[in-house]
Amino acid sequence: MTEVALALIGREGRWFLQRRAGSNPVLPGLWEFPGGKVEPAETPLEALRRELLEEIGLELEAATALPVLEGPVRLHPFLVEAPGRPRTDLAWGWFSPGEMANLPVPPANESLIHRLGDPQAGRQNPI
Ligand SMILES: Nc1nc2c([nH]c(=O)n2[C@H]2C[C@H](O)[C@@H](COP(=O)(O)OP(=O)(O)OP(=O)(O)O)O2)c(=O)[nH]1
Repeated sequence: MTEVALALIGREGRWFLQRRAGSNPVLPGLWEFPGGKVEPAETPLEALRRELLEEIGLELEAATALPVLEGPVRLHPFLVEAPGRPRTDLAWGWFSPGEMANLPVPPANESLIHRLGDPQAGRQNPI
């Protein structure tokens, strides 16, 4: 089973998403959370730290693991604190859960996004 670590980076009720390249054979053009595959020698958190630096140039300062999502791949989402401005060649932005509802996203992300829109969710009271 492919294990994937994802970063949910929240700032003032909005969340960072980037758009996968249209040329990517996997989920082309869909708006995703940054992250990627966990290498055999890594924990999901170690993979997330590596991917955040590689993909958007941010240092992971704190992370809270959320429940694992089982699907075609196993997703390990984390609520992440990573200060600074993300740098990526992909299209990106900060989106509210309501705005995310209008974006094409990976099917496995729908339930995550739904939970982000819960009034209980947020920095003070994470998911
Ligand atoms: N990064 C990311 N991947 C997601 C999300 N939702 C989702 O189902 N996935 C899936 C798509 C892929 O099957 C897998 C991640 O693969 P990837 O191609 O982005 O991983 P990677 O950066 O390690 O890529 P590579 O080394 O193989 O090029 O997880 C998401 O929000 N973000």
